[in-house]
Amino acid sequence: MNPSLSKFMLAHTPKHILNPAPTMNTELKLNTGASIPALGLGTWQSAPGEVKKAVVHAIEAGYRHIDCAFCYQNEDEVGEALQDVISRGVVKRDDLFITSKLWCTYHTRVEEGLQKSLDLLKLDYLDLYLMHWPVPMNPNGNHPLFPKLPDGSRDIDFSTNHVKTWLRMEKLIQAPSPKVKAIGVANYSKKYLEKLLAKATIVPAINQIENHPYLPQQEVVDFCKEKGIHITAYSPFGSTGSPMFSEEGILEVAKKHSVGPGTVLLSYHLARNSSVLAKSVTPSRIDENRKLISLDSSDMEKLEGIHKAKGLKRFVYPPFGVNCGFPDKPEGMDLSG
Ligand SMILES: NC(=O)C1=CN([C@@H]2O[C@H](COP(=O)(O)OP(=O)(O)OC[C@H]3O[C@@H](n4cnc5c(N)ncnc54)[C@H](OP(=O)(O)O)[C@@H]3O)[C@@H](O)[C@H]2O)C=CC1
Ligand SMILES: O=C[C@H](O)[C@@H](O)[C@@H](O)[C@H](O)C(=O)O
Repeated sequence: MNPSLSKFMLAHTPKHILNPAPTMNTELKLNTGASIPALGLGTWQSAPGEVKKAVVHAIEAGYRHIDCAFCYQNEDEVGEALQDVISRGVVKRDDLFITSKLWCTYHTRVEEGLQKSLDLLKLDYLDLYLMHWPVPMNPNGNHPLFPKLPDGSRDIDFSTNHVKTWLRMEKLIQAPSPKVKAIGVANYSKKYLEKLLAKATIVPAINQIENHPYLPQQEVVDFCKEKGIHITAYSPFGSTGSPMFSEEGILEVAKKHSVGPGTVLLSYHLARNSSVLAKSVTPSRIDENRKLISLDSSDMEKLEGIHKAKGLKRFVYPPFGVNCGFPDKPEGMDLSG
């Protein structure tokens, strides 16, 4: 084509055609060659009795990405929902992206942990299996998920470490008929990732971390980008009770675009090329959360200003007594190895 003509067309094509707004199923590329749908339904704290309906509703409404974990203690019901929509032909298994996570008390029993989740979810493979936290806990302690010492502190397993767990997870992919398409990590800081990458043969496909305008985690986000590790953001609304919905800076950007605060909080991650997980068991909210828009650089500057003015805020930090290497959480034992 005549170059001046193509320049003319570029200048006169409406911006929304050149840069279409992201949708909930915009595909983001992983370092495995596979892609992940931009928006996933979260299932943490989705109560039994509610979670099946939520997952069925979400998939019927177009969600294709569901985030699960063994320690959420609801994978059985999520599995019933998956079976329901697949058997009714609402969706094919291969069109879903299902994540589960290896819980801390299973770090030395990776295959067993995976099989337990597969059985509960009634699936024969996962699209993604994550190490939930880089913190091994005693597999033979006083509780199968949250073992504690007599003083009430969490019962950490010092006989192993997160890097050894990763090497065990690599074997899942190297098996003759792998039951996972990709492996990754969650709650990893730059410091812990550096230790893992020094020994890894497989670079994690994903690092799933708490991420929102109160906690941009730029250090680890930039590091992951440099290493080809995709970021999935969790707790985009500030977790339980969605406290970030009332943040003034978010409401201003929402008003400018005539959308709700949730749309801004979710779209923020798409502008950063991350995927994002939104939890809800409320059908109208599950529907509402599908809406994503393109935020421009002035919106992103405004959102960036929020933590600068108000300070960082982290909503999810379990009492492991461990320093996970995040600059905003300097206390606790260093288990980076
Ligand atoms: N790897 C990890 O360690 C972690 C992973 N995650 C994953 O990320 C997911 C999302 O994070 P999560 O911490 O659950 O919290 P979110 O930030 O997704 O917030 C969930 C809360 O927001 C409410 N909510 C959802 N949509 C709306 C809406 N449109 N309007 C008003 N309120 C709304 C929900 O209420 P309701 O349900 O009652 O509608 C719930 O109270 C988790 O469910 C889990 O899958 C989360 C934390 C840690
Ligand atoms: O995924 C969600 C969170 O990481 C959650 O699994 C932990 O916070 C857990 O409840 C714990 O207390 O260690």
